[in-house]
Amino acid sequence: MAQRVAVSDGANKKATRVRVAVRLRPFIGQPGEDDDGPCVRGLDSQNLEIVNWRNATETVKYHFDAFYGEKTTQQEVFLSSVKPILPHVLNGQNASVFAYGPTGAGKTHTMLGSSEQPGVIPRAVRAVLDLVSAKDGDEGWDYSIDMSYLEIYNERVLDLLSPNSQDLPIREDKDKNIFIPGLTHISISSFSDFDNHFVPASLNRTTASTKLNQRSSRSHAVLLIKVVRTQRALRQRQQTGKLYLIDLAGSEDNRRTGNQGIRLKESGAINLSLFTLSKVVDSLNSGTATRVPYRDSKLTRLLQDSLGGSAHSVMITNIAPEYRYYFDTFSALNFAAKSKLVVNKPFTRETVAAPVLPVCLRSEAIQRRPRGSRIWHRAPEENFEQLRQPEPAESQESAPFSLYPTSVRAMLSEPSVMDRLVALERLMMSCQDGDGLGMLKDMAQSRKEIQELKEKQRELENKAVLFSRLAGEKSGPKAEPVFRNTVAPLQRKQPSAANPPRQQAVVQPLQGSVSVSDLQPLQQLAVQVKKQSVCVRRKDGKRSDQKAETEWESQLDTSILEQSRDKILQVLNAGSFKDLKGLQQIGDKKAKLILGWREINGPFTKLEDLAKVEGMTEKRFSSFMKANILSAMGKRCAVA
Ligand SMILES: Nc1ncnc2c1ncn2[C@@H]1O[C@H](COP(=O)(O)OP(=O)(O)OP(=O)(O)O)[C@@H](O)[C@H]1O
Repeated sequence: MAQRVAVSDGANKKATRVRVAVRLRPFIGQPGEDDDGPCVRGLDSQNLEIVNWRNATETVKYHFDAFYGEKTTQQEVFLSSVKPILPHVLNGQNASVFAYGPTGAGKTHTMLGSSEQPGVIPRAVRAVLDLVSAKDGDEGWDYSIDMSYLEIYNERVLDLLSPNSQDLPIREDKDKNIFIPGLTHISISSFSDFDNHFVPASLNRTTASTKLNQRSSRSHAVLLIKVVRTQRALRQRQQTGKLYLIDLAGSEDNRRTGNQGIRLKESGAINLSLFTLSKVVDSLNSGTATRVPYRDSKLTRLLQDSLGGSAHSVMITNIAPEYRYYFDTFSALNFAAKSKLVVNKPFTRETVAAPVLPVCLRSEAIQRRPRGSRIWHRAPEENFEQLRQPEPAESQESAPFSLYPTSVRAMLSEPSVMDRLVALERLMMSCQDGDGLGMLKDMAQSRKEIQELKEKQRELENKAVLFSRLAGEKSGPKAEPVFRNTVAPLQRKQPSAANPPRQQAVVQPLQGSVSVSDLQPLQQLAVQVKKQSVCVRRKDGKRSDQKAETEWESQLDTSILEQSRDKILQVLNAGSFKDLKGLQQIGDKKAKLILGWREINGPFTKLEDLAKVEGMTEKRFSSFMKANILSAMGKRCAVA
């Protein structure tokens, strides 16, 4: 067989954006749970709003490519977000659809669905098969389709079509294609071919019951559908398009999931990979990063050619309406808003035959294969794209799945991320070469990031405690609901002369028929937050009752002062790591803490919010304000 070489495709390298859709699932009450109504709702087909936890009389609005409300059907989601990208796969381009969001928010429902309401995966596979059969005999190309199915569980890549497989490596070929040597590929030519393999393999996926979801996915599941088209007249011309359909595991707050033991370990790996995913998105967005940290987790390494790479990507962010999901929803929306900025450059992957020596293929035993289908295995050293070769027909019945139950796999020794790092470190200590040192550095960086992740988790847990404590306090005066299920505008504070009206969210009546009671928890939270805020001079000129205005500030022109404050706020909200470090008194650590705070809580509504960032005492905040206002005004020496 001739080796294939990639041909350049400069002409059709056209940048496309990652399409970001948000899907809100219907309200699902828990036994004994008070119905506090939704904390988030759609405004129209692209916009939604969520209550602002800092001030329950306000909302934060988001704009996405699509917003799907509680009543949106599986068919509608597929037709508007997924179907349009499928034809690209037949032209040798990559495409990916992935569902992101907190645990229990509807990712598996969206991707997999049920027999009554099939989700994106079955619909997309059927559509690809239909597209290919419509092409048959047309245009002089032959098409073949194959499927692979894997999960990333505790940072291990497991072949769901070969349940006894070991952790598989992820590699990149010289043309920057990501591939997995040794992964099973099954040729499919009809939907029943696909179903015969996919359904039993799905049962191999690691799931477990947590407090938040009875059947929670504990792994990231990736279905790969590969379409190869070969020109009939010139057999050496071949194009390969890959479609990734990915059901991510949910981000988790372990205080609420009640996770312990192995569930806690899984959760650590899930959160770590999702954290890395958000870092990848961050660095793609900044456009200045020299190293996008794809390699920091298996998930991001695998997504390398489907996110920020060369694929048409669709991210469906699933969110839940209940208040108990509030912080998860907020951070999922912020993550989704960031992803919208990622630009992909899809291009056709075409190879031509090159006159080289034939390559011997490793013959491998077929693990499991229903009648009539072909399975291709690759030796680890083989090039996935170049050395594809069907095994000769062979009949062998599948091994019984009961031999490999999920629970057994879950209980197999699962070293924690830290254990693995320690083991790796030991291994590296015995290595004297430069590569070893490089890996040690990477490891130190990973440890640091794990530490940061832990801190972030601690912070979230503290917030959850505060939130649930406040939710439990029902004795105080009842507050007005923010969302009503009648035609009701958002409740707002009455503006007064001394307190001019702030720009408020425009609110449409609620979609659907979710009933709303009181919003006590959020409103109390807002009051609490207010008490903590640092007092500064108010627009009406009155001084705070807690703290006297500083001398230096009173000597400045009010409008210039306001402009400087706005400028600083802008940097805090939109600035990159580098921009933040450009501020006075902000070093590496503070800049990171600010980015972290922003990611979890969204933009700072006012400068005083900065005092809520870890390590920012009132004194430091005042000193920060003084230094930066003076710096912004270019009057460093103007006042005492
Ligand atoms: N749009 C929807 N319509 C009806 N039911 C839904 C919808 N979305 C989710 N559900 C239901 O909500 C529950 C949780 O959904 P699902 O298991 O898909 O969440 P998940 O995000 O995949 O969770 P995890 O990350 O824990 O696996 C399921 O019972 C599911 O059927």
